[in-house]
Amino acid sequence: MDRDAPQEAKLTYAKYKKSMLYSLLLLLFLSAVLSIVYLMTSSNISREREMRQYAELGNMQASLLTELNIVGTDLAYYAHSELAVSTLEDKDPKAKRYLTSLMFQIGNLYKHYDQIRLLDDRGDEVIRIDQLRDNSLQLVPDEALQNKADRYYFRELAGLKPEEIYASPFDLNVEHGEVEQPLKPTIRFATPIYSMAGDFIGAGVINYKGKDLLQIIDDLNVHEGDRVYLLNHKGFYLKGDQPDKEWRFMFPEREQLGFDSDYPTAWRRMQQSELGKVVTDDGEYYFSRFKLAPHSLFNIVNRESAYLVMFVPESTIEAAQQNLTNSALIAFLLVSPMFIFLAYKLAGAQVEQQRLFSQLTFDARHDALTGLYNRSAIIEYLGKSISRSRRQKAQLAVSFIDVNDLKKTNDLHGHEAGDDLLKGVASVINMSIRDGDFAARIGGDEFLIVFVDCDGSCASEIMERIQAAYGVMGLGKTGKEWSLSFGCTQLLHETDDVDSIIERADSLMYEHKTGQKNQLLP
Ligand SMILES: Nc1nc2c(ncn2[C@@H]2O[C@H](COP(=O)(O)OP(=O)(O)OP(=O)(O)O)[C@@H](O)[C@H]2O)c(=O)[nH]1
Repeated sequence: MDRDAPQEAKLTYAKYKKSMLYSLLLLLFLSAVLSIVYLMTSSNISREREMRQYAELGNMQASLLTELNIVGTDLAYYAHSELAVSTLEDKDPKAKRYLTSLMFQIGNLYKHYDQIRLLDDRGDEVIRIDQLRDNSLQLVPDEALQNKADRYYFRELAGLKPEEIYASPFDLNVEHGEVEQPLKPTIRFATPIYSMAGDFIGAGVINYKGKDLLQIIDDLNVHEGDRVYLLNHKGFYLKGDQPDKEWRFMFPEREQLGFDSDYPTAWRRMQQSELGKVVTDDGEYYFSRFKLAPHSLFNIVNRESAYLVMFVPESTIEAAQQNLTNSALIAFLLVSPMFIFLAYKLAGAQVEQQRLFSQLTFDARHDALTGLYNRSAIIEYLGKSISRSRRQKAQLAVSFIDVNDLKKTNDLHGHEAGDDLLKGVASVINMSIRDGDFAARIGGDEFLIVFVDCDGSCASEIMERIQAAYGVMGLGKTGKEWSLSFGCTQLLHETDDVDSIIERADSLMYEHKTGQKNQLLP
């Protein structure tokens, strides 16, 4: 019986299964590639952010120091000039006029000074230029000049070597013991002036407007959402995100709050290095500790450390991460249909190849007209069956069938009618033999059946039934009984091979056909 027919449903299922498997594998591959790209890009993003923040921090710090360097240069320029010495030592009015004009020029060129002064060795102001609220400069008249001998910056000068500059702490201006309102952040720079003989003869003093320094920080902070702090060495805000918390060290009556109490973890880590990054749950703090004073070229004393801190909130970091996640997701959604299509095509091609191969295998072993096996298939099967029956000492029978009057039918009723005879035989055989039996069309009108576990008489009985059913089939289809001739024989265990058993069955069929015998046992 035919058990090799390709099953379309089975192939469709196989195609579906393979498509699923390949899709899964390709999508896994895609996910792995995207994950690797995601991780690499993510670490690049955080590295780039880190580099950018450090660069901005460095840029801010450099800008602050450049600003202070200008103050140092200006102070040294007029205070260490011969005009200053002549004014103080020789009381030369001409030199004083020239020096005043020079100090005006300095004040005009660089509008960040509240006061530019020359003091004598007793602390008396000799020349004083004030910047007014409208930024214009005013030379303070002689009668309004004051003595500053008791001020800390004048006292500090006593211990300074020539050319050294004293930089005061960055704090608020105090007038008559009260913090001046509105707040006036100030850094005072003072330098001693010595005569040619080396005697202390006076000092140059510049009050620098600290507000302008803080403005630089705001101007350079280009990232929306990022916060920048300037802290003094004790952690107090010189510039914070809440004006109320700034300059607390100037107001002892208020709670002494600072960055150190607001962000103790970050503050602790900031004590350990000059430059670094602290990662917290709220975001990343990038910090730099540096001296808030002009360059060391100016022999600065009393350099005070300050901290410049940039804070990148977690929301900014997450937004960048979210962008990346979205891009990865979009890439996955765009590419995965392509991969699924590819998987479907691949599976389709494979299953089609499989189908063609089974079709070829089927065709190579089957007769196209009847669907029964062909000659080479039954010869192979018979050979194996003889060996097995011999081993198991089992019975085996063969029937040779020849369709009667095929030529006549062809000639009289056409080839299609002849084909019907052949298909009829196959159909009757298929209905009559058992699962283990094997039937084939081995020639034009010749058929062979191998009956397993069956002897000659058993085969003859089945053939009688087949013959009878075939006759009835012919009657039903054409009104005339169809007939066939057959010869049955059983395996002779000692002597038979494939050819001999077929030959014997053929001869018996021939005898049957010629009417000499009906069914004979060997
Ligand atoms: N319709 C049809 N005819 C075929 C096919 N294969 C072979 N034949 C024809 O079958 C005929 C067989 O002729 P014969 O061997 O004389 O057989 P028969 O006509 O049945 O005569 P007997 O066997 O003596 O009854 C030939 O004319 C073949 O051309 C086929 O596939 N279809």
